[in-house]
Amino acid sequence: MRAITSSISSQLLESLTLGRFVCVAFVFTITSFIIDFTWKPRYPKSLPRVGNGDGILGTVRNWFGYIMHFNEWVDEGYEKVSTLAYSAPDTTLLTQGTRLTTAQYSKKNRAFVVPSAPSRPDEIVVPRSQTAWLLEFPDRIVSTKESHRDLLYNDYQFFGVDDQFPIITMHKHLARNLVGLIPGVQDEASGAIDATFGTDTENWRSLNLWEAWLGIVPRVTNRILVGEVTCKNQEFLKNHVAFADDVVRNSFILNMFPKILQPFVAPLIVLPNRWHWYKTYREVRPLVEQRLHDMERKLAGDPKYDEWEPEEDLVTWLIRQAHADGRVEELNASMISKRLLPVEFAAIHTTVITGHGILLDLLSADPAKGYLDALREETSRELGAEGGCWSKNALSRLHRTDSAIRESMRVSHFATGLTHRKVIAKEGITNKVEGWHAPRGSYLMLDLAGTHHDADLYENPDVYDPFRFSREREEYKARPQDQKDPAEALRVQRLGMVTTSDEFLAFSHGRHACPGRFFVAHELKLILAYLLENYEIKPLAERPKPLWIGQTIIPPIDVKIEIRRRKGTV
Ligand code: HEM
Repeated sequence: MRAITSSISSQLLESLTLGRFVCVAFVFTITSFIIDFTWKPRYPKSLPRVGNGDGILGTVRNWFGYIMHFNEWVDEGYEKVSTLAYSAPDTTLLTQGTRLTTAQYSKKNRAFVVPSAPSRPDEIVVPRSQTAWLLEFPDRIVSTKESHRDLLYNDYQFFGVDDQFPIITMHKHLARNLVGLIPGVQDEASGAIDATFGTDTENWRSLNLWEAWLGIVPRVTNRILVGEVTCKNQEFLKNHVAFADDVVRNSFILNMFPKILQPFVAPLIVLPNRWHWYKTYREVRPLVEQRLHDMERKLAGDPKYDEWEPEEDLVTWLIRQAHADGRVEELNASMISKRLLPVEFAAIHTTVITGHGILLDLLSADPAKGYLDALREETSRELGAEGGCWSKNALSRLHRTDSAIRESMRVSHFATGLTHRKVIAKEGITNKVEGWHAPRGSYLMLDLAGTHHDADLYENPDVYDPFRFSREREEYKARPQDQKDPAEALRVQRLGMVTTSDEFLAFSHGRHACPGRFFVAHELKLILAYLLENYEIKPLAERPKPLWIGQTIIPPIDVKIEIRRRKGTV
């Protein structure tokens, strides 16, 4: 028997030429994609499509086209479909299932379908006028969590640990602790900037701007996640950054693999995630174990802890929330270190890309306009009025700085869309305005890029105009008291960077809008204020351009800046 088996095996091996191997791999991959195709939701024919159509050939062309053309497709759809916002859609045409011509649907405020990466279903891009319709569905019908889970392959990349507990904890605890966190964040920002940009007042230094932001943001952000000591631990920070890189890279790779192969491929691809998580765990474990012990003693009424209060950071909030909910399984260092992962991921790269974009926009603006000096005048004035220590009120008076950040997030967006939702209700959802039905498993998104560059919403939409949102706020502030009224005050206040709307989607919108944005506003203002106060930076000749792969931005990470410490500031 053994002889027969070994003879069959050797015959098989002999017949396995390279050509045959490539053929088998090709047929296997195509079959996997065909099986994938049958799992994907079917969208009504009445929905206009961009890209190369939905036939077999068109679908294959879309898979390749996705890498280079996704943004163009969405742009094209926005122009064709949404330019005439709020015009009444012609639902008779839709219910008859008639395919509209370009000329017809360009005049309608219509949803359209954009092709996606091979393993993902195509997405329905919902027009701006229907933002509220999309975002007001309960989570059990249209889910944010499930769309993030699929987009980032959470089950593999975050080891199947559900991300809702830390997200709910952030929603509950961050805002109420924000004011008390400001002095620590200010401290961390100045320490991190000094360490990154140096204190030499004589010589100009050439520095890679991306690396510089990576030297600042992880430390400053971690002040509110793991506290004063661990936020300076370079090994901990380095491995969280590496973990976030793993997630972005692996999501892209897995998007290109057929779904039925993912259970075999993903566990291998995410090995670096495991390694980088383990290294963060090793560093944070002593802190978490001590905190768990101290908070337990305090709760038990140990008199030694009467005067003791835990540091306010995410580790404390997770422990507090777990005690409040009676979730004992949360109360160990390994689990808490895994709970940190989704928040670190949501917080670090988003802020680094945003900070990087702000400086690129400011430094490449015409120096004759004096934007940097105008910002510095504002931050010096407000900091001086507070005696050198930032407060919530002083930060909220930085209208120009706020506007320069918001404007950069508008014009230099880092994703085509940041609001993705998945239909999870068995019966799907129906859009009554346009008359289409999206079955279970459909993906819907809002078009951030198109909205932020819409000339009907923003004058000169492609120009970086840092004080676009502050001019009105400053003008209102300067008015005599008798010309001010509460409604106008609210309107101008809503020009601030933390206000989300269907016109400004950088933090998304609705009840899942980024809970970290109030912190980010403080963090970025503190960083910019310290930087401008203490350093001179040479302008850039032009705005370096990013690259795009599908929906993923590759920022211009090799840009260098010339920087020197101002005299008399050390
Ligand atoms: C400039 C920096 C940031 C940007 C542009 C940003 C943007 C976003 C966006 C677009 C979402 C998705 C919301 C949705 O799906 O509708 C989000 C979610 C989230 N962000 Fe941020 N974020 C930033 C920084 C932060 C920071 C610093 C933290 C934490 C300290 C944070 C914590 C979160 C969390 C926990 C969620 C999940 C919210 C949920 O699903 O309910 N973010 N963020």
